[in-house]
Amino acid sequence: MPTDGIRPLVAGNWKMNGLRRSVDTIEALKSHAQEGVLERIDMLVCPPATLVALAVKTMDTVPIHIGGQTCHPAENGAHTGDIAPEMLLDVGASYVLTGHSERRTDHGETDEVVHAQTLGAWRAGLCAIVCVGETKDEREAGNEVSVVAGQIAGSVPDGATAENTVVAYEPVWAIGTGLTPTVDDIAAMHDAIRAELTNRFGDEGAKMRILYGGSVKPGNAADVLAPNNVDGALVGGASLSASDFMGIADAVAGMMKAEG
Ligand SMILES: O=C(CO)COP(=O)(O)O
Repeated sequence: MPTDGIRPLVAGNWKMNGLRRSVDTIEALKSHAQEGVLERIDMLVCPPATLVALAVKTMDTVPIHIGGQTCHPAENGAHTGDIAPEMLLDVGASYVLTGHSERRTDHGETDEVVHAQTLGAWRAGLCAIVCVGETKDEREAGNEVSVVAGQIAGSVPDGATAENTVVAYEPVWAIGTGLTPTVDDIAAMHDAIRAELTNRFGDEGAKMRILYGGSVKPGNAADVLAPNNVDGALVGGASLSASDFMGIADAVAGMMKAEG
């Protein structure tokens, strides 16, 4: 349940999926979104880098945001294959994910790297969605809260505000597996993250959006997003289908409506 006074965000991470024809999905999102959902929530799509410019062009009449999935900390330079935050901004992106667990695993991105990427994102004027989450072993050992608190301490730089930063809690074992934590576990983790953020960033931390990610589907969205301090979702697989993604967005928008 989104925190009082916080505008929820439903974000889709397409990961390494999508060709130019995937713009059909964006067209479908666009027409559905025109029916009013954006009055209550923000929406974001993070396609692969090759599609960011095309996605921005396709969304031009509808304020669904477009973002990148990662960025290099630097503005430019000899970094073959990397993409600077300024390049994402240049083609119309407004957000970028940093520290997704797949980047941490596949590319060895440490908290230190994620911290530098986040600073780069801010320098360019992008909002960073800093991703954190424990592995199955860490949860089984009962260390999930300390692991996530450590990732936040290491990955989120001083100077984070509700405007320039979103935190996404994605338990690694829930990503792409169909498994989700219990509602009580989600509630406990999001309360702990809120406490960390408020402790460190005061009022800004109290207003920062905290998303849940990991096997969110239209059928479970209302349940997994029900606890306090869950201010939206970061959706992987289900964001590849316009109808599934809109189903999740509608569920979140419905909560706002129910709240009045
Ligand atoms: O990693 C995720 C979003 O960043 C979650 O992926 P799934 O929704 O496919 O579990």
